[in-house]
Amino acid sequence: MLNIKIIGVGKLKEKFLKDGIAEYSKRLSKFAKFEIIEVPDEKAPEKLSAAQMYDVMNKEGERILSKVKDKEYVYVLAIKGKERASEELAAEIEQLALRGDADITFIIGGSLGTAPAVNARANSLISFGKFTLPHQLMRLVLTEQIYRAFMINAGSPYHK
Ligand SMILES: C[S@@+](CC[C@H](N)C(=O)[O-])C[C@H]1O[C@@H](n2cnc3c(N)ncnc32)[C@H](O)[C@@H]1O
Repeated sequence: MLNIKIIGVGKLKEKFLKDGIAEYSKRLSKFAKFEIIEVPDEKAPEKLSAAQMYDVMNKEGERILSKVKDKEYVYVLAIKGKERASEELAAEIEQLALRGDADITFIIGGSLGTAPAVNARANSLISFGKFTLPHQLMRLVLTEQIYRAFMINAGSPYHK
């Protein structure tokens, strides 16, 4: 079984997000060992200078990277990353499994995005398009897309 991990910043606040993620996590658990790791967000005032923003991203980045092991294949979610179709992500996951990469990690940045050091650790940057999604909602959307990838690979009619 593959080990799929999402690393996100901050605790989920909204019940509807928690419920949605719990549902897809339950479904996913039939296909993979799935876990979500939350690292603390860096408390910061509303208005930040560029240097302060960089500092927040770097601190959150260090926390994220402390949860990533060398053997993990890492996707970092980034608006400017590479877009792919659901079928393409499914095929990538299948290929990773075939070549023995059993540990696949997805990283979602905090409200300011991901630090350069986090992007540098990525094996691949993955974009969900040009829209900016709130990072907590991104967690739900990503969990569904990972579940969808497994359904595609299983030939399930879930994916139309
Ligand atoms: C609110 S966004 C950060 C916005 C920040 N200005 C930036 O450009 O990264 C928080 C996180 O959600 C994820 N995210 C949001 N929208 C995304 C998209 N369209 N594609 C991929 N990741 C996205 C990224 O991991 C990002 O670091």
